[in-house]
Amino acid sequence: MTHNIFIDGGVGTTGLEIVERLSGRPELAVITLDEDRRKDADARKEALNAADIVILCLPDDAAREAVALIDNDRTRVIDASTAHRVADGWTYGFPELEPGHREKLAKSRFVANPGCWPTGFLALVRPLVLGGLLPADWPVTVSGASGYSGGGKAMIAEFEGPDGAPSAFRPYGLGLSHKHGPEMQRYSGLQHPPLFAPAVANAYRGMIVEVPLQLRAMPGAPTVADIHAAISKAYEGSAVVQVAPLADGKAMTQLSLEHVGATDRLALFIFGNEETGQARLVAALDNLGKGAAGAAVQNLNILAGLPETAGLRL
Ligand SMILES: NC(=O)C1=CN([C@@H]2O[C@H](COP(=O)(O)OP(=O)(O)OC[C@H]3O[C@@H](n4cnc5c(N)ncnc54)[C@H](OP(=O)(O)O)[C@@H]3O)[C@@H](O)[C@H]2O)C=CC1
Ligand SMILES: CC(=O)N[C@@H](CCC(=O)OP(=O)(O)O)C(=O)O
Repeated sequence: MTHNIFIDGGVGTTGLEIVERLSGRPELAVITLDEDRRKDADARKEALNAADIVILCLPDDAAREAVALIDNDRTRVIDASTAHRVADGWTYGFPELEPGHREKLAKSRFVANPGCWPTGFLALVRPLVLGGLLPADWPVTVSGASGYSGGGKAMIAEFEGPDGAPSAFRPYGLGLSHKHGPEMQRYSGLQHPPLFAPAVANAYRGMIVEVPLQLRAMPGAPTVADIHAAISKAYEGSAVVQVAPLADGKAMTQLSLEHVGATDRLALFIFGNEETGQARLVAALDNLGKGAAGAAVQNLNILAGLPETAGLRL
């Protein structure tokens, strides 16, 4: 069986990465629009309705418009934008979220691909909340750095413009109301919004997401080993998410933004000091990989009933 796929926004930063991952797959037929028709509503409507599965790689408003252009009850949607991540009727596209979630996704018609930051955050925090190690009302902080391609074509143009990069390292989201806050809170199971302190670095791609924990102050004072065991168990057997052995973390003194390179892997580390009762939970990923295109292709495979990692860079 051939699945007809349309990528709306297919020449944008995320769209192009998805196109690369879908090439050479005979089970998929990708519908494309010429450059002069790719923003034409009639042409998009035709393509959206001809597809079995569409992937939206658009700004939020255009993604909402694309969904409204679908007038059949068959086309399934994977939206890479922020528009539907906490919307009713949409399933959050993080198959690793909790046991049974992958099966729920497989049956869904509307799937919201996660944001890149929430991908790292949820991978670290969700198993701890589910396992009762992190109380749902705990005040959680998350920080990190992203490559500038996370801001799409506009930020790429800013960093690669004639005047050179505007900054080597630029904290942002200083109003403490980043658009990823709602999905981080909802899908972690936390009762309060995590304090989110993101930054963008002068590197095209790559991402480090960090959750520091003062274990000694937490109820039951879990050990670093307890935290590591809970997170490791959550991703046992995963081809995409890998948890570094505790001993590897102990031997490391640094971790770079480029750790996973241009792949769809999500690497998790638990660094800690049992004496001080402190831990740094760190996710390393590619914002364009598991943070965007890799996740979209993984979800496409799940929806189409194909091998989950087909086309992924692992
Ligand atoms: N970059 C990243 O790391 C991540 C991005 N995302 C999300 O994915 C989505 C796409 O992001 P990204 O690829 O970075 O953005 P880009 O700005 O690089 O690409 C967006 C594309 O959408 C096109 N577009 C805009 N409006 C329309 C329209 N009305 N009809 C058809 N095409 C349109 C743009 O056209 P034109 O080329 O003419 O500008 C562009 O090609 C966004 O919602 C973003 O938030 C999610 C996770 C990570
Ligand atoms: C560096 C940078 O600006 N990154 C983007 C996040 C990219 C991403 O995850 O995409 P969504 O916009 O679809 O959520 C930001 O923080 O807004």
